[in-house]
Amino acid sequence: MFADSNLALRQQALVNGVWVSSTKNTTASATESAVDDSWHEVVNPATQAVIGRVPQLTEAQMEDCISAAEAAFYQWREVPAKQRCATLARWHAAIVADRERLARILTLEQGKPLAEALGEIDYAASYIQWYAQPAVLERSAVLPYGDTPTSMLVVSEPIGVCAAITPWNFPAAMITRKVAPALAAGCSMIVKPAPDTPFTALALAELALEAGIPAGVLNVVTGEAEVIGGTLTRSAKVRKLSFTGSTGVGRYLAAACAPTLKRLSLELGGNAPFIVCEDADVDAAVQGALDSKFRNAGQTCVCANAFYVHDSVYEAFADKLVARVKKLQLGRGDEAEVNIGPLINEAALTKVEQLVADAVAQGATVRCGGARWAEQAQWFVPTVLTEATQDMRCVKEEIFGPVAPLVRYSDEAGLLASLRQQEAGLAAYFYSQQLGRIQRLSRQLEVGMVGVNTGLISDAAVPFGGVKASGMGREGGQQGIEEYLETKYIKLSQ
Ligand SMILES: NC(=O)c1ccc[n+]([C@@H]2O[C@H](COP(=O)([O-])OP(=O)(O)OC[C@H]3O[C@@H](n4cnc5c(N)ncnc54)[C@H](O)[C@@H]3O)[C@@H](O)[C@H]2O)c1
Ligand SMILES: N[C@@H](CC=O)C(=O)O
Repeated sequence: MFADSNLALRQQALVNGVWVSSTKNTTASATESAVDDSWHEVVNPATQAVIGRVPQLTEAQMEDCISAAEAAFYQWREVPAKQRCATLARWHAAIVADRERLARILTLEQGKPLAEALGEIDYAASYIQWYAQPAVLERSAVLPYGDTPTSMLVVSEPIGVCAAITPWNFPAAMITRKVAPALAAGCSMIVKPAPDTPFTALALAELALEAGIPAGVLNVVTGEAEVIGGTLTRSAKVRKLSFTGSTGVGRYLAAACAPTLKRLSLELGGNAPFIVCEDADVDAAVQGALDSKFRNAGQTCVCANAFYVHDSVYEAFADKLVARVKKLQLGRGDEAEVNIGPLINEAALTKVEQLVADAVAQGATVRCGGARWAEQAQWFVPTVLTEATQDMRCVKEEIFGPVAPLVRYSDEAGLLASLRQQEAGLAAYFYSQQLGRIQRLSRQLEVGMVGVNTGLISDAAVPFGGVKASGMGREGGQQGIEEYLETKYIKLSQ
């Protein structure tokens, strides 16, 4: 176990290579005011203790940041790609060398078990490693269609100043999978981390500076969402917004970006079905269910949301899952052997509680869990609900908590038709041993990512993203760099 005071937290924003506080209350009359709203306090979700504070930047500071990022962009784009990639490689090495400290900061502010936090830091670093490969940038072409002596060139160029707005559930990886391709492409970036988890972002930025990423190329800004989001979305200098978060905020930001016609990547909410087919290896499916559902206490966008279990294997799957879920250990993320940390805040806990109450009122059976943990404030006991139906809120909505509703099905075509009615389309999982069924389901599920006989799908080398209300654009893989590039055609004639 570690004490909160062991970790020195960077408590300023990074603007143009300089660590800054807010200029909000710098006038005499403002400093006399009892409430200092120039800071935002961050709490440890495991203890509710304040662990530090970050500045609430003003609109004027944001305007300065955008101008600095624009100036930095025009210099960074001229740095040869190989050199940009070498700088990213140094940042990657610095993160790997400092992974323990970064993971401890992450657990401190986010709550997930330390082993998962270490896994996230490695995962976050892997995006930087992936985009540090110059080959990922290869795009340009000379087309053979012009009359001699003309040449038709198609080149890729960086978009310009980019903004990233990110959530609290993966405070490191959601940032690096935007920043790494942007910087590799030659863009500059302004990151607004979630107010609950700014310290991981600031620690990553500190290492970026040390690795030689020039001033203004990577900026991390903290403050009120409306102030930061408002200046970023209104500014014509910001050419792209990459957002990860809820579908509601994604819709709002997309509308806010419309007047300046920014390029958008939207990684939004999910509601992943996990289907256990009649020919599934049930033990493997139970393991996949645990991996997919209970990681980060269920607070993962690609988490299995509801389980659809064929009638013929329903009881076997339910019994085995309940037996395994009862063994999950609750506790602080920094305690050994802990599998389930706290939920991020009281609102998240209340929502999960309401979803379970709704399911029970509609006839679901609580096979384990079903309530807050009696021992600690912000935990929900891992829960399995049997006889869940598609009318229940916990099946229709993204739960974002450690609750597994099990819906019984017998008609595959009917199930697929009902899943097509879902708004979300991020990920789906199924377990089957039959090639025909595997091909059919893989094609027919309307999602961006499918896990077949696995509950874990993420990797820096593959395109991550959803369809329908789960957003647009892809992060990771060869596709992830496209989000930060524009195509230009040049005709050369003598
Ligand atoms: N598709 C993906 O890749 C992916 C990954 C992680 C999380 N998510 C989704 O994120 C959600 C959980 O994250 P959350 O609760 O932090 O989401 P959220 O939408 O409330 O917040 C995300 C970010 O947006 C900011 N924000 C909120 N209102 C804003 C505004 N008006 N202007 C500018 N910024 C604003 C927040 O401060 C935060 O930084 C879930 O729905 C989850 O599925 C999706
Ligand atoms: N955990 C996700 C991100 C969304 O929460 C991932 O696997 O990248």
